[in-house]
Amino acid sequence: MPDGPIEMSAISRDGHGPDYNDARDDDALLGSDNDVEEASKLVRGEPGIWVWLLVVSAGISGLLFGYDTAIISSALLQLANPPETSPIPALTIAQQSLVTSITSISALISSLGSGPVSEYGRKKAIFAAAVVFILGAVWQSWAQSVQGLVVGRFIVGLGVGAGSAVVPMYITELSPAHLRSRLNTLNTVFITLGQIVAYLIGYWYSQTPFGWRPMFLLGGVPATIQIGLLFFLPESPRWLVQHGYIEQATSILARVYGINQDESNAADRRMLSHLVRSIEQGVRSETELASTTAKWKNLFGKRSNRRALLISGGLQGFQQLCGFNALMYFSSLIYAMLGFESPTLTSLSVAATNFTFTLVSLVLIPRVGKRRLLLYSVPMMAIGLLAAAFGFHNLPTQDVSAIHEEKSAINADPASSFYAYVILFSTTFYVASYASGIGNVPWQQAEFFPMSVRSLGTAIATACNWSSNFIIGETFLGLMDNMGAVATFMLFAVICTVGWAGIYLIYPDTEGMNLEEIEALLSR
Ligand SMILES: O[C@H]1[C@H](O)[C@@H](O)[C@H](O)[C@@H](O)[C@H]1O
Repeated sequence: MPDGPIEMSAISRDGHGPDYNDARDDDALLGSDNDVEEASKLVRGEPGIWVWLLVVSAGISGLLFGYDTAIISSALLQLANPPETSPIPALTIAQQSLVTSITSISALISSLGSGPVSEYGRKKAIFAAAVVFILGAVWQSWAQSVQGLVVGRFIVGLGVGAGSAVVPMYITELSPAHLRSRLNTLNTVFITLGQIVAYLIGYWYSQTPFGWRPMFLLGGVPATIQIGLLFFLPESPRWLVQHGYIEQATSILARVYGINQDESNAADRRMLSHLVRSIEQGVRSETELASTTAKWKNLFGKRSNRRALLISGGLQGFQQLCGFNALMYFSSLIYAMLGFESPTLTSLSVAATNFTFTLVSLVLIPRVGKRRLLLYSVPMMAIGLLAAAFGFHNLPTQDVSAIHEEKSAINADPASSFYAYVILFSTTFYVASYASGIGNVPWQQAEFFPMSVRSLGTAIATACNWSSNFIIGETFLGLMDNMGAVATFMLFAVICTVGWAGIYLIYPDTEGMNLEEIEALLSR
């Protein structure tokens, strides 16, 4: 629920960034009456639990994204040491990398393909992703060969990529402006929750022979529940307006904004028609961009769209290149190398910190604003990384190649080394700072694109995420081997510094604006 009057000023909160104050003058987008004030008061109505339930249902895709990307680390521990009766021989290091990275590749492919699919309806695209998740879960769990596993991981990645592009777009299009950031953050809460569940289930089945089969299969359960829930989920009102279903769109918007249409007063009705009209205006350009070629041209030809792409794609790339998933995927190896007794539990702490601080950002984002939160949290990430590099530098022995062997690289009584704890605490600090800002803000990308190119823009920005995710997954162990841990963590700190400068220069404050106002802001 809103905590106070919704923020209608576009001045950057830290007073330094780009000043978009005059963007608000473009009230024409809200209709001819020019009564933004009145509409904004009405926006403070109670949308009720309904919107939250919708987001929870859609957010199951986020849960699956988190689960399926994290479960692989527990499954690999078993697949690398199979029982004698296993039809699949022990996976080599190269096969382990392939089974892990193929998911990022197919997520990259399907995030790009999700643009055209979501043009047929956001709900249909979420449904398609859920079906793919189930197929992938069953395929992986029945695999009888390495090739079978690779195909299963490929299929599940298609679901991950499509869900990761479409669900945030659906949430963005459905949410009232003052709740949009929070509801989108909820989706990231689901991703991080899925990662914790994956670690716990992985731990639960770790001693069961062929425990990797139920680990993979369980991913199908939330997807099945989601298919049931999808029957109750409305289509995105913006998509409905775009396809001429004005009445349905109006009644969904009424529910979203907590207006009972039967008992509504004149002000309510006016506010609703303002909303529908503003969406119609945004949508009108869509009919002019019927072909895919026209959309591509518009995306790259129009200044505001190029800016939207630069901001969203850049932020998505930075979210991955800052190295967070190196910890997510390989923290048990890192902590084993440092000599901690239960590396799986210490790496569960990465997932738990990530989840907890994503919850913190749920509270912080509407209060502090996304821009300010990023500007504060990214330097903290750099500090955490530098402190970790300092810890690695001072370890008694530094044979990082031991990371592959999952055993301690430190001389006698390793975990009692003060510097092992410095690394544990500084990486935890880094994860907390990551989760408070950059871990979820990039997923709020759909708000930057006008309706005419939203699905295409969102798809490309999401693809930036998955391609960078692939780069980190593929290169991290090699970097640790070749450059050493100190240089690797310092490199991530440098990337954070560059990312911070980029955010400072181009990331606008959009808190509380409606989507059409954001479009006006980027056109200036
Ligand atoms: O927003 C999510 C979240 O931060 C996850 O924990 C991470 O694994 C994903 O790569 C990221 O996209």
